[in-house]
Amino acid sequence: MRLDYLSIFPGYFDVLGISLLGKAAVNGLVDVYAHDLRDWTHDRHRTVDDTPCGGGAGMVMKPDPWGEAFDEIIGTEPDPSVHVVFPSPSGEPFTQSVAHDLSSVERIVFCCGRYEGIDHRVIDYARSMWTVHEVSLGDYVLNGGEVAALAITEAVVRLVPGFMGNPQSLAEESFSAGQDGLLEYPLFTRPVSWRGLDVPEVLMSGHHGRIAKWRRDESIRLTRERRPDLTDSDVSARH
Ligand SMILES: Nc1cc(-c2ccc3ccn(Cc4ccc(CN5CCCCC5)cc4)c3c2)n[nH]1
Repeated sequence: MRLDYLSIFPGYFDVLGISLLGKAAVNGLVDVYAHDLRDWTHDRHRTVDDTPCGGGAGMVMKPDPWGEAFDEIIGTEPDPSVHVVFPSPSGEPFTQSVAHDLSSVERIVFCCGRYEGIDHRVIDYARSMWTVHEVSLGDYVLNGGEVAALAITEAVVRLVPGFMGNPQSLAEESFSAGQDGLLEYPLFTRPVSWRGLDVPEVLMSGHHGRIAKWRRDESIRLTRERRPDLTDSDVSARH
């Protein structure tokens, strides 16, 4: 898998050389390339923004540098196998399902906007050439797309076959099919007693059936309390 990042702050992506992702890069599972959008400007100030047509606060990113960067980094021929991700507050929700879809893609280009956003023609052009995902991380506003791109990267790369040491842990995660879309149950490890707080006895019983029931009951309780939106009617009936 090849990952490209286009940003005026490419340094954000130095962190991808660390930890698990660094290992994946070493194993050749993932190749990571960060690019400074200003490398495709031609004026002395390396300008990437301008005032919004129609007025309004803030600045908008000019389309020209993006187009020239696309030409050099991706190419000038349409290729639907290239997935281009635009993090955006007005994007579709980024979910585990989208992460799964992206984890089998060979090439992803992250376009990280700043200011108030990117000239919309950049996204329209990208849609005419590649497979585009305009995605939101959640209902809050970041200052740019970089942090979102890092979060999306981590959610996607950890699903790439051969990346995670223990694929079983992926199967039991929240938001994945394995848990029926319920939240994860509480986790415990040794010591059994810690500052007057004990591990639930059932987990020390060695009785796997009871442990499985306790965990499911806890997942259902937590989901009902914290995420009623995840418990649609037949799910709650089933539990
Ligand atoms: N899930 C999530 C993703 C992002 C995200 C992603 C990418 C960019 C690029 C720039 N910003 C900053 C920004 C964008 C929009 C506004 C508001 N908006 C501006 C235009 C007129 C109406 C109001 C404020 C600041 C970004 C923010 N935030 N949260």
